[in-house]
Amino acid sequence: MSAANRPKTSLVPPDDAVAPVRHPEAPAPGAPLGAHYDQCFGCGEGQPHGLHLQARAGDGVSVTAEFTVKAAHQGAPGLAHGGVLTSALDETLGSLNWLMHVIAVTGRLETDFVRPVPVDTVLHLEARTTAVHRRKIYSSAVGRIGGPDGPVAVRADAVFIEVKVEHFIEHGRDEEIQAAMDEPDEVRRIRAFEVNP
Ligand SMILES: CCCCCCCC/C=C\CCCCCCCC(=O)SCCNC(=O)CCNC(=O)[C@H](O)C(C)(C)COP(=O)(O)OP(=O)(O)OC[C@H]1O[C@@H](n2cnc3c(N)ncnc32)[C@H](O)[C@@H]1OP(=O)(O)O
Repeated sequence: MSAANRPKTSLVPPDDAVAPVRHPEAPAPGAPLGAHYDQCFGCGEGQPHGLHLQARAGDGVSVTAEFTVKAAHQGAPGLAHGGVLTSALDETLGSLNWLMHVIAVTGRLETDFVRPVPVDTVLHLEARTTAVHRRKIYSSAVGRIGGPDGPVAVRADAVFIEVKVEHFIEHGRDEEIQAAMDEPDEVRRIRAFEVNP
């Protein structure tokens, strides 16, 4: 079925979906995951315009992260732009795949904006993978304000689709692909994922 015709219900795992499996070499709960790519808008330390999210592993296939809303992230005066909040959710959800040692891209992402999020607010993000069906990975996230147990301001459901490293080599711009390939850490990380148990 083409992407344009795919029904909205595609965020619900099918009946024969299975539980996600945490990779034995995933970082221990509480440990930082580290950036998956230095220039990533969501997590890259070398990206001056980025969100600089630092996800930490949780129990099972779950992560937490904090995102501080800056003045550059405004939509309405003094309030976070919804697209930026969705980016923070996307990044947090995407980092779950690294706990399973799976390379995946966002297929579908649906955000509920529950409360406005003012500039300077720390958004406490929490995400968990709930099910896996073939290449499809079903995950959900919430973002709370006023503390890790504060009220929910945003939440999202997503389906990520597993891809091979060739996805990036085929579609990415040569300049950046070559630079990433010249980065020994990046190559080691990607190669480790290709020998899944
Ligand atoms: C050494 C080399 C250096 C490389 C360095 C690489 C480092 C990078 C590492 C890690 C990167 C992680 C990046 C995280 C960043 C944050 C997350 C993002 O924002 S990702 C960007 C936004 N997303 C996209 O750009 C996807 C664009 N879309 C696509 O490329 C394709 O549509 C893709 C791959 C998603 C699917 O295409 P198909 O041809 O491979 O697969 P089909 O056969 O269509 O689908 C497979 C299954 O998935 C379902 N599916 C596909 N798209 C879906 C959708 N949109 N919603 C729901 N289900 C979907 C289908 O129904 C099918 O399911 P059934 O197996 O039949 O049950």
